[in-house]
Amino acid sequence: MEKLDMSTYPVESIRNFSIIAHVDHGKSTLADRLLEITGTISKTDHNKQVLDKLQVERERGITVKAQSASLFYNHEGMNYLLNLIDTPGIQAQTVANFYLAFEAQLSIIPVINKIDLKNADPERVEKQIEKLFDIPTDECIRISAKQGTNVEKVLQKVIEKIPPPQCNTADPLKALVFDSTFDHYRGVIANIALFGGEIAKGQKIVSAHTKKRYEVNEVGILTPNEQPTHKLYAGQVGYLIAGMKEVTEAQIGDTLFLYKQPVEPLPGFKSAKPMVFAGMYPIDQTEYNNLKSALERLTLNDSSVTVHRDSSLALGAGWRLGFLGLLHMEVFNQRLEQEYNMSVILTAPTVPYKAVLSSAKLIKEHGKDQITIINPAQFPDKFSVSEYLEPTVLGTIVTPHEYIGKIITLCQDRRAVQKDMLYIDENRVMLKYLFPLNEIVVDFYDALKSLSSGYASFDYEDAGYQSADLIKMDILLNGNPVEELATIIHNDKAYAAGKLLCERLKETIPRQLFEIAIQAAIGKKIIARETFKSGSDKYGGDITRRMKLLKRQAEGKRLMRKIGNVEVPRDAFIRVLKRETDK
Ligand SMILES: Nc1nc2c(ncn2[C@@H]2O[C@H](COP(=O)(O)OP(=O)(O)OP(=O)(O)O)[C@@H](O)[C@H]2O)c(=O)[nH]1
Repeated sequence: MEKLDMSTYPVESIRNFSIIAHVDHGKSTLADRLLEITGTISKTDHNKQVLDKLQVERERGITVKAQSASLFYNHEGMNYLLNLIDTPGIQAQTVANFYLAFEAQLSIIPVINKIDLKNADPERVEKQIEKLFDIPTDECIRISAKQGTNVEKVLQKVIEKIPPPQCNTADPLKALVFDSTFDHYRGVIANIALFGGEIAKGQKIVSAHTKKRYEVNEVGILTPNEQPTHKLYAGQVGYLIAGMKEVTEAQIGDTLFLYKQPVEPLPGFKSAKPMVFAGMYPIDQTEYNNLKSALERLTLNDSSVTVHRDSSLALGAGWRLGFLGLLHMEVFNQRLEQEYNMSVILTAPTVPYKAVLSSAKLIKEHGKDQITIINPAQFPDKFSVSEYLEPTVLGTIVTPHEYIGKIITLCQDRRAVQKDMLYIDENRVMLKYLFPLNEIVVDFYDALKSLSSGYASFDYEDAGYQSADLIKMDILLNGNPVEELATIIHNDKAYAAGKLLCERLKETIPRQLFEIAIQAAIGKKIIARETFKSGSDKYGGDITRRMKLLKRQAEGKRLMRKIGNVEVPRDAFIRVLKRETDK
């Protein structure tokens, strides 16, 4: 492939930008249009949403992973290099991100999409934006990413409003690793942004993080596929391949510099805070090492996942993983299956609770009097604790006013406390609620969408911890605890949740040859019970059918988990846990 000469793009001609929006608001579509306009992809290219690359992204239509692309654009006789970072859309945090960008004094270009829709009402949206964010109505650009209307204006505004990066090619090389991927043939591909100097094949570089030395094999830009260039210069964004073999060698946030010209490392990134934790175990312990390497590769690709080794009597050696949210967890699991052919056991998700310890023994054991609990198995009982704390978030809901009643009931049901209520125009209301995080992680968004016919939007940000009356609830099958389903839960919700889980399990596990008691318990106290009658009469007299079923059952054994003497399908737990979403 012909190498590009990037020296014709000095810092003054460079603009770096990203698109921030809620899931489904059209980021990927807009990104595709921008690629088309700038000739980066052809209009006839039927491969829609070029920036969404993963199979899971295509199937679900959501962007999991940030992808970058460099766009070449000529405006009023000047050649510009516009670097687009397509941000992941799996978090409902547009409003929070707006304030972060605002505080960091980044330029913000408000864009209203989908104006081609029949019921689009851009005037009203502009007024809302003015009311909520203090952005004058005439600053908004009204576009249709789908039809391409006014998309070019977005590029022009990017050039006008965003200042070029502040750095210099004459300085020593300073490259920030902002993402990295693993390629089976070429090893680690690090995505880099140059904050100074230049980089080319043959140079000897050092990682500030690992202190390891490398020789650069290839550099290039992302269009969004890798396109080799002779060099990369200060202000430019691209990729580098330098014989890094281990995934741990290209840490996101690391600084790369020339061996002969050491520099002060860049501050790196504040790592994203996991909101949901779950245990992950191989179905079969002989798969442990394969799963370990799959996890390493996938987390290199998705650095917002945290991984701690963990083990359980029932499930063997495994990990405790932290995710940004439940959708993130599901998508990660799906990627393990699709990209690495790995099936795993996932335990019930839990949020990071805290306990203020009162027991001198425990305080000594932990070396501190406050601990974070990300695993129900480590839940200290109430006699050794002076207070439990649960994480909260400040949620912002914007809804047409006819749904207010139902939404307020939903929020109250989720133990939320109203903080604000504001009419942003004659028929739209903004509600702010303080939610316990665990009340929204599983299915709040779906519940909100379904009771508002899809019209209410939801956004949340971290709001610290509050005191909570928590207990640990176990689920038992014939007296044996099901480790996957142990949960930490608010006392007020335990009875209802226990009953629901037992009912669900009863629907999910196959009939066995003996009676099964399905129970929910707090300590030794049983709070709910379902009895599952023996199923010896299920197949009637049809002996061939019975034989066939037994054979299928034998084949399915690998997919079963034995708890005491009860066989449970591996996926039963996930099905049980997804509450309203699959009703
Ligand atoms: N009518 C109309 N539909 C649009 C427009 N832009 C995007 N869409 C549609 O809206 C849906 C979501 O678009 P995406 O581009 O996938 O949205 P996204 O913001 O990237 O979503 P995530 O990847 O989940 O963050 C798709 O069905 C698009 O076809 C538009 O201007 N008009």
